[in-house]
Amino acid sequence: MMTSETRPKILLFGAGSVGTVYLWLLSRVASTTAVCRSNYDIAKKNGFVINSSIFGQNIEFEPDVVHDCEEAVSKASAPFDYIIVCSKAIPGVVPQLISPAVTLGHTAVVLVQNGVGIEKEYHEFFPENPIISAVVYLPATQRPAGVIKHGEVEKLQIGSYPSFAPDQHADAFTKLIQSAGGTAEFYEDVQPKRWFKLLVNASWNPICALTLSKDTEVLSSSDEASDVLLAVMLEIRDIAVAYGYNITREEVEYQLGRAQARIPKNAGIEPSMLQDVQAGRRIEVEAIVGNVVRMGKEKGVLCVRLEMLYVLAKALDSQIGRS
Ligand SMILES: NC(=O)C1=CN([C@@H]2O[C@H](COP(=O)(O)OP(=O)(O)OC[C@H]3O[C@@H](n4cnc5c(N)ncnc54)[C@H](OP(=O)(O)O)[C@@H]3O)[C@@H](O)[C@H]2O)C=CC1
Ligand SMILES: CC(C)(CO)C(=O)C(=O)O
Repeated sequence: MMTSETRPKILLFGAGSVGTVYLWLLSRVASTTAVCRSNYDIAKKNGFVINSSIFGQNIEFEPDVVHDCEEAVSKASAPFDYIIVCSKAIPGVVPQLISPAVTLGHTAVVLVQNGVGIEKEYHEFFPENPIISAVVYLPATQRPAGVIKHGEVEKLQIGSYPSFAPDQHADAFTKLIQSAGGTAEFYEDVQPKRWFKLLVNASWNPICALTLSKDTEVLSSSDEASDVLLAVMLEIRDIAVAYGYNITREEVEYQLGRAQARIPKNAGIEPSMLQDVQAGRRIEVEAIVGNVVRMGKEKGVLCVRLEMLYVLAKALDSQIGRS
């Protein structure tokens, strides 16, 4: 049996909708601390409430709550084994912010975020620490602060970064999630899984964010919409293929078909980038669109639709930053 001394110590950076669900799951097998920002007061006073289609309604969760990583370290009796980064993937500042809680050569940095090319800055900042990359399927929202609503899917696809780095930490984290009752799959190279998910994120996220529409609303709004969505997804596919990640046209059509099938049920999805725009938050434009366009250009792949989405979403993000 695991005692409080033998349970892994986990720090969550980014106690939003996705991170809080995973921290709750992990609290069954690990000691858990959450770095909170806008939801600090409510989380400190009342904890979180999770309403999940999979795990149940009205789940009350009270992790240790701190303002920042310095405070987390000052209250910890031992180094953190894992720091889970589940803030939005906006490059530039997070490695520095988490560094007080990353013990050299010990703490594994786990990125549970959308996008591609997100790991490099962590690997460069923490060259002696394991970097674990996790693709996440978990539709969730936090409204109001402290109250998480989670839909009907929960899955992590996990691997080491870079993929040739030793596997043991990513494998151990996969097993930890499984032992907590979550769904986790280990991959020797998780990057193809990132690209497969990107088919949906690099297309739907900016399009829904720019149009303030759910995916089904975009599809129903014009006869041209389905073909344009397919063309955008095929550009993403072409870039993935140029990097050796094989995605077939059938897989692209399947991804588009999932949204088309939800039209009669009026069951549209609001991607996280749309939720961010609605809440006036900066968007993950570089991780989800900009990096893809740059990688496409490096290989000479034509991606004019995606580039247009990047320019528009980048301007929207800059405008949010000014307001
Ligand atoms: N939500 C979803 O349905 C899905 C999301 N994803 C991906 O998962 C990742 C997390 O998304 P999600 O949970 O929706 O994100 P949220 O926006 O819900 O949560 C992010 C959290 O990080 C916090 N944060 C950001 N910067 C800091 C900081 N400097 N110090 C402390 N806290 C900080 C935010 O605090 P504050 O409130 O103060 O801004 C917020 O609580 C993203 O990469 C997203 O694309 C993937 C699949 C589905
Ligand atoms: C797949 C999807 C759309 C699930 O909500 C997502 O990853 C996101 O919202 O960013």
